[in-house]
Amino acid sequence: MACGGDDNKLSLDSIRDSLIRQEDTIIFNIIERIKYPTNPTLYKQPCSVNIPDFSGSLFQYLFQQTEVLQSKVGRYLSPEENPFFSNNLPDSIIPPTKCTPVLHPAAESVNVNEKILDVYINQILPLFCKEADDGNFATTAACDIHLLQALSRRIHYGKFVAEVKFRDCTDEYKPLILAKDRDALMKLLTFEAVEEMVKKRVAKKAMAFGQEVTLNDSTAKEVKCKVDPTLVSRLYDEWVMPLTKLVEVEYLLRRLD
Ligand SMILES: O=C(O)C(=O)C[C@]1(C(=O)O)C=C[C@@H](O)C=C1
Repeated sequence: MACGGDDNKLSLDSIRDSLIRQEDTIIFNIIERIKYPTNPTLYKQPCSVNIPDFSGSLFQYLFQQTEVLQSKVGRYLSPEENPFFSNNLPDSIIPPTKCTPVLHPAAESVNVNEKILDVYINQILPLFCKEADDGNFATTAACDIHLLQALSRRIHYGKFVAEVKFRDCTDEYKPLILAKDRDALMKLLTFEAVEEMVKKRVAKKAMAFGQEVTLNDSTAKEVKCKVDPTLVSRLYDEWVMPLTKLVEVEYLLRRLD
């Protein structure tokens, strides 16, 4: 979706297809992360080990260093990717690809990762994981980074959703943007029936992806699921979709700049 060479491809259906595919990544990443307990020591500030010139948590250190490396190889040249620690990221050593941008240039200033990180550590992890420290900090942080990047990509996809909605219904969106009417924009971009389908589908996927696969199907065993499907549905209901809509509103408010 980074390049808009063929504008015919930019439709609400194609963007929703991408959101559906991203659900798989998010659910598999949740299953990986919840193998470990919350591991609160990882997020404690300052961290217990002495890292020269650094005062944050061990998790922040690992994540920032990961982003520095990924930035050097061009991750943040893609409009689908938004850094969590944007201060002092190095330039890419890989040149950008030449393509027509899909999004309005103001899209770059829309970044809700601070909010995502806060709800992830303080609300999502305690909901999904057992409260304990098991000492597997580096592996846990690697799982966190994968999951947070997948959540961030999904939520910031709201920019593409909003762009298509704006292009499809410019006459309806324009006056609300000019009036800076957040509530009316939120109402106009909301499709409750779609949200209900998303919640049901992610619960069904969690049930399917979380199943134990055995070769012996004859013994009727109670189906054990690696992740609680109702929690995945709640994750989407309480955080993923509301934050996606926040991104949509923030993008639309800047769409005529
Ligand atoms: O599909 C859309 O129209 C979206 O804006 C995406 C999304 C979502 O986050 O899944 C958000 C708002 C809508 O109410 C429905 C779904």
